[in-house]
Amino acid sequence: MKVTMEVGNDGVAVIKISNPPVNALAPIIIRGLKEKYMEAMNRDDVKAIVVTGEGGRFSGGFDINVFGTVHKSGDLSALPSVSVDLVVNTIEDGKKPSVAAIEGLALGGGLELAMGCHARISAPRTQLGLPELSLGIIPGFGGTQRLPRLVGISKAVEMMLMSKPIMSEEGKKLGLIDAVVSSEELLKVARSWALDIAERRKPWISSLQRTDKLGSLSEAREILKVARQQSRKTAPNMPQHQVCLDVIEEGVVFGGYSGVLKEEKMFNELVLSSTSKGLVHVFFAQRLTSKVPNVTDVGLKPRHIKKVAVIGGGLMGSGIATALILSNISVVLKEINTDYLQKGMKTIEANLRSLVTRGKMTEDKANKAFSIVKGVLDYAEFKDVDMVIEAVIENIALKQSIFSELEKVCPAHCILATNTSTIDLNIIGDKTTSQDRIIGAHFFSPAHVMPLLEIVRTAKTSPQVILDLMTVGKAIKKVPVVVGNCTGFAVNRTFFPYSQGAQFLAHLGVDVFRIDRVISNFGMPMGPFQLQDLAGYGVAMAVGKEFASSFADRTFRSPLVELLVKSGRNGKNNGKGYYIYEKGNKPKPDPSVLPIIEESRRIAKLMPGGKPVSVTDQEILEMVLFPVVNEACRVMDEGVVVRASDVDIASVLGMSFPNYR
Ligand SMILES: C[C@H](O)CC(=O)SCCNC(=O)CCNC(=O)[C@H](O)C(C)(C)COP(=O)(O)OP(=O)(O)OC[C@H]1O[C@@H](n2cnc3c(N)ncnc32)[C@H](O)[C@@H]1OP(=O)(O)O
Repeated sequence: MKVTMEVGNDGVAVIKISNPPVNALAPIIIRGLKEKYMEAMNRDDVKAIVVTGEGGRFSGGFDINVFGTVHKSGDLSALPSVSVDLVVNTIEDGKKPSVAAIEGLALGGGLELAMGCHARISAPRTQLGLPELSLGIIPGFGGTQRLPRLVGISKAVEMMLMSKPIMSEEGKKLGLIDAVVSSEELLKVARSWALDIAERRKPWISSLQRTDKLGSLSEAREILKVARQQSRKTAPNMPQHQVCLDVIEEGVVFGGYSGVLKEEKMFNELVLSSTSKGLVHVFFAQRLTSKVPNVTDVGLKPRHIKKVAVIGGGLMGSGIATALILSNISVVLKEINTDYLQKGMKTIEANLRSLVTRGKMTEDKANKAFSIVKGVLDYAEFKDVDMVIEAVIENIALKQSIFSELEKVCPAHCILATNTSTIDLNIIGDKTTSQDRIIGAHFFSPAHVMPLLEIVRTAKTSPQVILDLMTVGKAIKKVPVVVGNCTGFAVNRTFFPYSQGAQFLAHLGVDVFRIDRVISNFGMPMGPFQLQDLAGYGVAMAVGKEFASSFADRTFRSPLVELLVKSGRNGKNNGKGYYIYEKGNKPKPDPSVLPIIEESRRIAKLMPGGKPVSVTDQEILEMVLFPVVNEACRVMDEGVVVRASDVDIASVLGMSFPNYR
């Protein structure tokens, strides 16, 4: 971790940040920048300054570890003073001009440092962005002020609120970047640009002083008003969005410097918020999932997986096949008859089409992807596959016979994975002698969209096989979390009590729609009853049975789902559940479900004295989520996960548990 400075014969000092892998601006780097800048300003042989990053990356921003330290101690003094002291006073208002030579990425504090310079030269395809809101904070080195001044308020708001980076080519069009040049020429162009500014052949521009892109006050206020309304809907529990807009407005109304001061004040408040604690935790926790003791730290190298067979072309199988071909892994999709096979292939095609329609992929790429999946009805193609993922219905005998067949038809190195969500892997592999190659690849529906891949290992699964599946998972842009073999594995097991708690409350007399409202206001994408509608009651009953037999001591056998099925309801599938589903409309609570719930309450006899209990919203939340926390503790206690934070990531990515909580 260091900052170096070299002064050339041309009179340009090149200050270089070196803190691999992303040149994060750790406090020691910030001190180094200040020292080198002071030296450059004081040396007579320096006319201009270029600031850059070592190793092809400008900077990934302020060192996020420092937020972790502040969260633990509650003490803000660990945050260095950068915004005014370094960026405004030393760089932007310095007596010598600075040019940022940017390559790879300039994110957060990295881009803010570059915006404090008097020009920015970038290599092609460089990521530029201010993703601070995704960490529960706002930009804190003046980004809320300089970005709107360089690209206009509308674009700046979009980039900050969505934490979405742009590429340097777009940055050039917007005015964030002054020139895009090849990596080889980057330093040369930046040096001469800096000299041109020093010698007044190019303008000496302080971003903070600019107003030309801000538009009129009324225009600015209108953009901010619309953004506030949208954020209230899209990010209702996240204070940083409204704060960011307020801080931008401060600068528009009272000038950039006032904006910088307000930004600093609000930044310090947000750093201590529970939102920031949650989001920073998730940032590191997600990266930790790729470190699995005795798997990733024992010198193993992942083997190359070129061809994968997927057995079963249903919803899961076709989704898994889609995810694989999208990342250029050839797939053989096996079904038992032509009808099912055609259906599976059509689903894959439809998955790809929908990505094209939504502008997420080009037609050409979709066609290419579809060309590397082959539908088959027998095992002939299995002779050279590197991995099989079985995704047939949850039937033990069927899975057992498939796995003993696979052992015969696949090569000896082939990984034998199952997408089961409930069945014990030891039972599935019972009729084989390949237990070391058997592993769970538990995808979440829709498999080509949901980001989590729960990798289930048994005591016998070999570390090499685990590593290979983790590598495939990453290649297909999933976050693999390695878990142990138990009923429901980590996610379904932890969240089983979620619907249980909700059912229990409903039978104590609490309105199901109120329960759903409380839970979705907390931040889950929907409440437990709407989720049950979405999954279908067949799933609820099957899973319920499985858990009841494994965890009889903590299962509430609710009569409700059976009563619903008897009355002809099957949730979203047939448009009738707790809610009414009509095309194009949001689900509406169905009052005609209430008598069925009443009947269920009469059967369960849980209400004290036959009267509904009275509970607060907070109590509803705790009744539904505390049992989930308890189950997570059991999951940890039994060693199902490597570390507590793996359950957090699995919950966030598999259940869409709000990451800021
Ligand atoms: C005051 C300022 O306004 C506040 C800020 O600047 S807050 C920081 C804003 N910056 C960000 O949010 C960027 C965060 N980083 C990222 O999005 C991604 O890491 C990246 C796009 C830079 C690189 O992605 P990728 O190449 O996939 O590598 P990734 O695995 O994520 O990161 C590599 C390592 O760098 C670390 N890292 C990345 N950015 C970091 C940062 N800003 N601070 C500290 N560590 C960081 C990661 O934790 C990881 O460490 P590990 O190897 O020990 O797990």
